[in-house]
Amino acid sequence: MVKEIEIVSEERVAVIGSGNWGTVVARIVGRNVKRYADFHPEVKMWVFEELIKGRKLTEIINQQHENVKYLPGFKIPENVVAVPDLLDATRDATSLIFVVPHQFLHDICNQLKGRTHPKAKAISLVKGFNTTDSGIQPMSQVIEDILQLPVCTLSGANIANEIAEERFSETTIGYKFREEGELFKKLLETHYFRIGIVNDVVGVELCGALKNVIAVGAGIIDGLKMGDNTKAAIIRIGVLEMKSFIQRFYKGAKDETFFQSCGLADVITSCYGGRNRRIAEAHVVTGKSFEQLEKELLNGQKLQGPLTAKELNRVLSHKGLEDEYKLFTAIYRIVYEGLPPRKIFDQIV
Ligand SMILES: NC(=O)C1=CN([C@@H]2O[C@H](COP(=O)(O)OP(=O)(O)OC[C@H]3O[C@@H](n4cnc5c(N)ncnc54)[C@H](O)[C@@H]3O)[C@@H](O)[C@H]2O)C=CC1
Ligand SMILES: O=C(CO)COP(=O)(O)O
Repeated sequence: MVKEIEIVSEERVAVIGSGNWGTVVARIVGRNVKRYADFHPEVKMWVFEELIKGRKLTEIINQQHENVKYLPGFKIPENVVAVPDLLDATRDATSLIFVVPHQFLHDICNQLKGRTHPKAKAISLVKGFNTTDSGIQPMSQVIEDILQLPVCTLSGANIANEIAEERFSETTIGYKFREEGELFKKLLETHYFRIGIVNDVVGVELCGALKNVIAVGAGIIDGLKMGDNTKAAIIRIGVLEMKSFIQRFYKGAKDETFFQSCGLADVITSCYGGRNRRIAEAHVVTGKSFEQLEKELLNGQKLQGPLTAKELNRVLSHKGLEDEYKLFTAIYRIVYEGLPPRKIFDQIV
């Protein structure tokens, strides 16, 4: 039984993750905690430690106030402290913000098991999910199951660098307890980053996970130089498969969620501006694997689309549903089974 949400008079915040999006979020939160008396003015940011030209990334961040690897060119407020030890970063925190690539979340939660603050609550900004043969395991569920915390989700049309540049964007928080949704909205909203909240924790995050697979499809079309009509067709088919999959495997998903920033808007931005789109295009043009291109072109940043396509296919194939999700299946085959990209059209008609 997950404990009730309890908001304390001075919430202490930890950001778990410091990649491209994680660092943008830490900058926002670092500024917001100074605006409101109900947050402690220091934010701890857990950093997966690595050496940059012989110097520790945490030391660079704490001295230069810049994440030179994952968000170069943007200052981080001085009240955001980079911490290499996960338990040190989170021990006192009552508000935990999870923003790591989804493949690392399970391990991180296991390290935190039984060691979080008794009044801790969490929000997951992670886009991805795990699967078993029988179904899906959303990331919010992983956090809730292992840490026994109430968990919100945040997902939206949010290319990190554009938000770092303070260009107007929207996002969506999914909540179970409205009070918790409102708390995280206060902590994360700015005049250029507007937050809508919906009572649908899992629907919000599953849109964020599945749009990454559609973005791989859009990148394949870009690589084939098929033009905008074809790309629009792939987006349309992708949105239908996304909605059908979510409503099949998660009965609580609300129709309105698909029209929030986490739904259609994120599909659009990711199919035009995201990393998954870019690497898929490069795959078609160069013939190199996604894994190799991720290493060559992303400087440590991680793709979520190919792994999610694999997780997805595990469920679809196990349940005999590949024919109902032809686009998702074609994308999986291109990424993992060497299907020539041009064959995508034979697969989806
Ligand atoms: N970058 C973006 O524009 C957006 C990303 N997201 C989502 O946010 C989540 C985090 O992505 P980003 O912050 O962009 O990260 P990123 O992809 O930029 O960076 C990868 C991060 O993983 C860390 N890492 C590497 N190996 C690790 C390990 N073994 N254990 C733990 N951490 C390790 C790296 O230190 C780095 O912080 C993902 O689910 C992504 O889909 C959501 C919205 C926008
Ligand atoms: O989630 C994102 C935009 O909302 C970022 O997508 P990519 O990981 O494809 O860059």
